[in-house]
Amino acid sequence: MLEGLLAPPHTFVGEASQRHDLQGLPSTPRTPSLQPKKNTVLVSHGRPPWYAEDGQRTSDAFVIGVAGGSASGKTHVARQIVRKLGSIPTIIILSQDSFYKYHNEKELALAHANLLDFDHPDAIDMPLFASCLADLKAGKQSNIPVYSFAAHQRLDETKYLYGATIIIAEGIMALTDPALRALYDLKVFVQCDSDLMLARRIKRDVKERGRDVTGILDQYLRYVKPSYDNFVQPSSAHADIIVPGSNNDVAIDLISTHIQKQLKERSHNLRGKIAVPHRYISSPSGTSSPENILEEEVDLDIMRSTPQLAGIYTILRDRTTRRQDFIFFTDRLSTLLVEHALQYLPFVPKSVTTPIGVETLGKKLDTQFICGVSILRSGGALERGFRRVINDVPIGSLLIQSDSKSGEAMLLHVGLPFYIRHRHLAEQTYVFRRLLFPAQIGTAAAAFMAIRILLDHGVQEDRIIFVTFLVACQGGVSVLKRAFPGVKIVCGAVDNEMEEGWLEGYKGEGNPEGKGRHVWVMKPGMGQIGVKS
Ligand SMILES: Nc1ncnc2c1ncn2[C@@H]1O[C@H](COP(=O)(O)OP(=O)(O)O)[C@@H](O)[C@H]1O
Ligand SMILES: Nc1ccn([C@@H]2O[C@H](COP(=O)(O)O)[C@@H](O)[C@H]2O)c(=O)n1
Repeated sequence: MLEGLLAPPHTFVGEASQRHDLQGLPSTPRTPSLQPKKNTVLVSHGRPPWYAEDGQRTSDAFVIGVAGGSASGKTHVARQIVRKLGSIPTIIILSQDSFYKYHNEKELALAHANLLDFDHPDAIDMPLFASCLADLKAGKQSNIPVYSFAAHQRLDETKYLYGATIIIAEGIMALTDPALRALYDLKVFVQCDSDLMLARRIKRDVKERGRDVTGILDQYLRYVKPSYDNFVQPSSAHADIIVPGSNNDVAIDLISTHIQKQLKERSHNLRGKIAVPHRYISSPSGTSSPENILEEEVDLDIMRSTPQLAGIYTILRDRTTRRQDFIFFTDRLSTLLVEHALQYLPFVPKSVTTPIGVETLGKKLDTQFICGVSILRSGGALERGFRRVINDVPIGSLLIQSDSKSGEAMLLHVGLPFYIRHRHLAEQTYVFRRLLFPAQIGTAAAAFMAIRILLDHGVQEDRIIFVTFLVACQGGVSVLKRAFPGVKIVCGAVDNEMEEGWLEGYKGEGNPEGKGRHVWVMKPGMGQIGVKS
């Protein structure tokens, strides 16, 4: 009956961090006790593309609401579901505790005297809870408040989250609010014996929340129990499934199976709709010159070919080029490319006085919101050029790789600059996307996903400037431009040989140790713009 009291404390956040978590954990250092409790947990194995050919989203995250009394086992149920669904990419547990309201001095004093009611629905910022959940469900980023039980206060920091396939929202009031309920695909209530809940709560609050037994009992009788009877228990009427608060393995199995079935059905429906090509689409016009086709069809900004540009490309393509020359010339090329791409930033007239006192009219950059995002893995060649041209520019990264089974692009890591992580800034920001893996722009899958991620964050399409050394084939770029016509694509050259066949031919050749891997570097080990997949 009281087996819960003997259960070891779970540190699920730590467990999540051992996987490919998209976002870091709460930024405050964690000690075993008195920490902001279970605010969010993120587990990720990479996320598949959810977008159709037109660049629009095809499916929302699946959302489960888990309610029940305090210490009924809501978190336990949520964590067990995550474990059972281990192979599904990116599951977030969002706790209602994160949304306790900010308290003024007077309320804080009451809280520390155990005289503030944390069990009334008004204690929780429900509109914020619902809007964060709605954003995450719709595939947008969200900055979640962080709450401290020890301080009885919302902290100044927030926790950035993005990219969930499944979200579990848990809390005592998770089923009381109609706006929240409307977001759930599945509603669960954890029904637990009151004695067991009280016993568990005493144990937990002493151990984890720095409380004493007398205070816990006072609070329980004054607020927790009446709230359970008036608000929490009645909300069970909204549940699709009632799960017992102990010995609930079978119920958790059933829920997990149901979620897996639902996701499978969604993915069946999606297949065919997801049109980001794994192989490029061939030219409908059949025109013979790829360079012409590109310029005609997709409004691509290819740098004007000058003898010195052609010279750089020749050196980079030459398999006999020495490593240090390769690095030198990729750096030079990246600087030229970024300088060229700068024309898409807003400039306004500016008048200055020269050293000899003559007033002259020039131009100045008219934005302070500029950042770069690299698609990993790749060298830092474009990054160095970017930093050389724009001082102190924030640069983030995305790791997107093909799933070995499905071949679909998978998002494995999001490290976006501050500007993009905050929607109100993201909307004003100009983003230089640097794609350093030509094979990927050949098929556009990673590029497609990367642009979609920026749009999810609120970056405006016409403020994304995609800079790449080389465009490999027309199909990928056409798909990209069709879906995102506002995005500017700036490249140094079009390589009409850089097709799937060319890549196949290149495998191994010039890369003796790279058997079976796609390698664009012209010489083994040059590394700067070479990527192995
Ligand atoms: N099914 C269960 N079997 C055993 N112990 C459990 C079970 N569910 C919860 N517990 C224990 O009860 C305590 C409170 O559970 P928790 O999930 O944190 O409650 P809630 O999130 O509802 O406040 C924890 O110590 C947990 O390990
Ligand atoms: N400063 C606070 C805030 C909330 N509580 C109690 O937490 C309970 C909800 O959390 P569970 O993990 O138990 O669902 C709720 O019953 C509040 O009384 C608190 O003690 N101090």
